Amino acid sequence: MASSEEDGAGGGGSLEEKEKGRKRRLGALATAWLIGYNIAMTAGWLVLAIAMARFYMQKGTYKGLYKTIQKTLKFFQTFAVLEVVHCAVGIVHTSVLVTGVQVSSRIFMVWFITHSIKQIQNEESVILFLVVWTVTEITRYSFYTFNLLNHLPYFIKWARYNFFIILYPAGVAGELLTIYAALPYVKKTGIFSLRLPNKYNVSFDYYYFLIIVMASYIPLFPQLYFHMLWQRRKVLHGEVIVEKDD
Ligand SMILES: CCCCCCCCCCCCC/C=C/C(=O)SCCNC(=O)CCNC(=O)[C@H](O)C(C)(C)COP(=O)(O)OP(=O)(O)OC[C@H]1O[C@@H](n2cnc3c(N)ncnc32)[C@H](O)[C@@H]1OP(=O)(O)O
Repeated sequence: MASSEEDGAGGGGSLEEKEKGRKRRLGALATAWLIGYNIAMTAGWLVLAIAMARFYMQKGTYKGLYKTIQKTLKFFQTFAVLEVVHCAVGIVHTSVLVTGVQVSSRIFMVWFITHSIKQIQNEESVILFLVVWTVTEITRYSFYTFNLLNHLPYFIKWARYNFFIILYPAGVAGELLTIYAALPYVKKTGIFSLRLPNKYNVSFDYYYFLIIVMASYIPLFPQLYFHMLWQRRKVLHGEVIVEKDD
């Protein structure tokens, strides 16, 4: 698309100059915000990593670990909602849908599974996804930070686009096993379920909803994984992927 700047056809340059200046300021502001955001997120997940390592070294067990770190986890994972906002307002050029699925599945795990169903907080699968998320996020946010500062060490770039090959399936396994472990408690307690008769005349069974969520990983996860494989090819091997129109 040719802009009027490129056309250079008169048009009283001052208006165009003002528009260019406004875009530059917005660009600088957005970059500054993203640098701050990514530094805060890297720091948050580092705090979480240190807290988990300290807990395990002091107690020699992972039992009780979730309870100790839950506040930090909830805060920083919930804060990641801003990533969807970043895409939606266009300061980050990536898919709102892909980011939305990723972020909502994490928030769902944190608030509607691990926070709400206390009996599963000491499951090994919880520790599995916690460790995997933590490694992923420290790598990912430090990658964005250094990239924005134009000083990206190659090993961070390499880690960002290689670790996920193992970590993504491992994280998904941790999440699915955790939801699976929650099912008996959900059935027993009827948590988040709405039974008939009630004044709204609506019924909702959280148990079956969780089964649907688990099943939805089958079509959704490969799409996220292939998205990352495409990103990897583009960034590490400089391949340009041309999308078909139809
Ligand atoms: C109601 C219930 C709903 C439940 C739904 C259930 C279904 C769920 C199914 C799937 C479940 C998945 C579960 C996930 C588990 C895990 O996370 S396990 C741990 C392993 N995880 C990973 O490795 C995560 C990998 N995923 C991601 O990194 C992201 O989530 C992503 C959205 C897939 C990343 O994609 P994208 O942003 O497109 O890739 P990048 O290459 O990183 O970035 C593209 C460009 O965007 C820029 N950018 C992005 N974010 C930022 C930022 N914060 N700051 C600055 N810049 C950013 C980036 O620099 C790139 O820009 P260019 O360089 O210009 O291309």
